[in-house]
Parts: sequence; structure tokens; C-alpha cells
Amino acid sequence: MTKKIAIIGASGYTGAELIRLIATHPGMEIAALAANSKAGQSMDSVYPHLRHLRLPDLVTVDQIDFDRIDLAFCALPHKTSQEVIRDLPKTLKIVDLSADFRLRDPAEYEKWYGNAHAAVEMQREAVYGLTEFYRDEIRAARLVAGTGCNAATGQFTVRPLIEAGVIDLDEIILDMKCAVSGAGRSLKENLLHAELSEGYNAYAVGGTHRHLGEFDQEFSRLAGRAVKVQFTPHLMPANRGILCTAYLKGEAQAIHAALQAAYANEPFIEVLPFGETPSTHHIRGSNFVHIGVTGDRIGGRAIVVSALDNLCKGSSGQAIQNANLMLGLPETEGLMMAPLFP
Ligand SMILES: NC(=O)C1=CN([C@@H]2O[C@H](COP(=O)(O)OP(=O)(O)OC[C@H]3O[C@@H](n4cnc5c(N)ncnc54)[C@H](OP(=O)(O)O)[C@@H]3O)[C@@H](O)[C@H]2O)C=CC1
Ligand SMILES: CC(=O)N[C@@H](CCC(=O)OP(=O)(O)O)C(=O)O
Repeated sequence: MTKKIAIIGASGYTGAELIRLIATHPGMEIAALAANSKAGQSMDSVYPHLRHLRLPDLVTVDQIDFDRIDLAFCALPHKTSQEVIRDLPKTLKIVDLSADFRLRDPAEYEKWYGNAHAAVEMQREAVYGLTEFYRDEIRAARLVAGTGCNAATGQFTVRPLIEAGVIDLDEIILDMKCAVSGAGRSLKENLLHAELSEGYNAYAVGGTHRHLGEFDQEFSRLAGRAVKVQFTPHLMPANRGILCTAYLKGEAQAIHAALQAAYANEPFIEVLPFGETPSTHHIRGSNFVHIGVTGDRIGGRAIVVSALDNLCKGSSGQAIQNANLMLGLPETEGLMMAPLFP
């Protein structure tokens, strides 16, 4: 029996990516699609590229019969998500793609997002959705919080190195490049073609990006002491992809060995041969992460570059990987497609 899936926020970019992935997933079937301003419209009119799937029309959340649903993906903006999830049936399995349930401490949430949380109990119940590091908890969870796409990329790069003790915890620099679809489908001036193409800029400079809340929480937990990284995101004039260049203090060969050991049995994570560097071209449209390590002319320093697709492994692919575990399906089901190239 295939599992019946609802997608709340189906008219957004991550919603469309969930539909694309579920379309060829043998264990899942789309039962309901919800939106806000586009409720009442056909999916063909919102996303003509999905026409052949004969999808149900978009409805409002309250029109969904959740008794028929095995799992709901919630792909709504921050803050809206907690208000919607709070009112869903308490037995429903949910994978939330927003930031609302990522931070365990309500005070940390308020510090980074500027408002008091509307569902603190559920915030405590939620499991952090970085699959490779929270597999057992995710399998048993009812509510899983998908990670930020920058936060996922940075963690795939650094977590095994903290665990192996091969880097200086006070000298971690994450230089992140995030594609424009990371900002969602809503209209914003800085995302207009004329203001985005042929240019390149940093944003949230000076340690102000809210994904630092995730880095602080996860790295400090892992290290058993406060770890603060330097992290600056850049708006990359491309549709999909994240590239993280990490500047680290440690022996490059030891760093490479630690990453190889940590990810040896991970189906989605490829550690490249020493000295090779990844490209967003090589993971586009896939659930794979590529990680490459090189040394530096300054001894005792290393550069680790990682790439993933923000709409796939950075959000919707990760969400399906987690849902597979929550539903008792094989973890990689529906996710082994090769990247799109060129
Ligand atoms: N884009 C990315 O790479 C990543 C995104 N995320 C997170 O995933 C979530 C979805 O992102 P994304 O798909 O890019 O966002 P989009 O802006 O593309 O889509 C947002 C969706 O939420 C719906 N929506 C907006 N306001 C409301 C409301 N008040 N009530 C109900 N529904 C509402 C929209 O419906 P309608 O169109 O009808 O208005 C639309 O379906 C966000 O929290 C985002 O931060 C996480 C990781 C990566
Ligand atoms: C280009 C761009 O704006 N990127 C987004 C990344 C979005 C993401 O990772 O998701 P969440 O919004 O769910 O945290 C940003 O930096 O905020």
C-alpha cells in the first residue's frame, strides 16, 4: 500500500520539488495539495511543467481530510508554519521544511527569529532533520524539522571534523554561496533578473544570519562546549545549488581521512579524492552531497569545499529521506536519481 501524502505550501519552490520527487516514488502517492493565495487554482496553471502528473487542485489547509493522510510535508514560510502545524491533528506525522522547529531552546528561537514561539511544546518534541546524524530519532519521530539549506551544507562539512577532533574549534570559517531559489518564489526586488544577474553580493554580513542559530546549537552540542563559527552567505546568480568553502585549521590529510571514515557508508555523501573540488553542476537536481579537501600553502590549514542542491538535499530531498524513515520505507527510495548535467 502506498502512503498518502499531503503537501501544505505546494505552490512554492520546495512544494514543487516535493511533487517532482514523489511523482516517481514507488511508496508515496499525493493525496492533497494546499496553498494560500493560490488555493482554488489548478496545479497546471501554477506549475505547467507538472502538467502530465494530473495533480489535484490546490485547496486550503482546512479543506484537507487528514484522516486519509499518512504524512504531511509543511513547506510554509517561517512563523506561518508553527501557526498551521499547531492546529493539525496531534497524531499526524509531519515533516516541516521551515525554520520553526529547528531550534530546541525557545529563547534561542526568539533571538534569531524575533518573535515568541507559538507552539513551544511542539518545538521541544521536534527532531532535527539532518538525516545522517539523527537517523534513529527521526525513525521514531512524529514531527521532524528540516534543516536550513546553508546550515545543512555547513554541517555536512564540519560535523565529522568536530567529532574526530581534527580541527581547531575556534577557527572555523564558512563562506557560503546560495542560489536564488533559496529565497523562495515570492517577488523581491533583489531577486529581479536585472538586479541579480551579472553580479554577486554577500548578505547578512557580520554574523547575523539566522542559520547561525543552527550552527551554534549543533556544533556546541557536539563539542560539549560553546563553538562559534564565522559564516557569511552570498547570493549566487544561479537557480539551484549551494557551495560552501570552509577555511579550517588542521592537517588536510587528517581532515580528509575523517570525512572519508564518517561518510563511508552514506548513500548520498561522496567524499572526493584528496585535492579534487566539487561543483554545483555535479549535484544539480539530485540528493547527493559532494565534499572535497585540499591543503593550503600555509601549513596546518585546509580548505574543504562542499556542494548540494538547496531544493533537494537542502530541503525537499532531505524531507523525503526523513519521511521514508518515519514511514518505515527504505531510506533512499525515490531519491537515487542522477544529477542533471549539463
Ligand atoms: N527554497 C529553499 O531552498 C529552502 C526553503 N526552506 C524553507 O521551506 C519553506 C518553503 O520555502 P519555499 O518553498 O522556498 O517558499 P515559497 O515562498 O516558494 O512558497 C511558500 C509557500 O507557502 C504558502 N504560504 C505563504 N503564506 C502562507 C500563509 N499565510 N498561509 C498558508 N500558506 C502560505 C505559499 O502559498 P501561495 O503561493 O498560495 O501564496 C507557498 O505555497 C520556507 O520556510 C523556507 O524557508 C528550507 C530550505 C531550503
Ligand atoms: C538566497 C537565500 O535567501 N537563501 C536563504 C536560504 C534558505 C534556507 O535555507 O532555508 P530557510 O529559509 O528555511 O532557513 C537564506 O539565506 O535565508
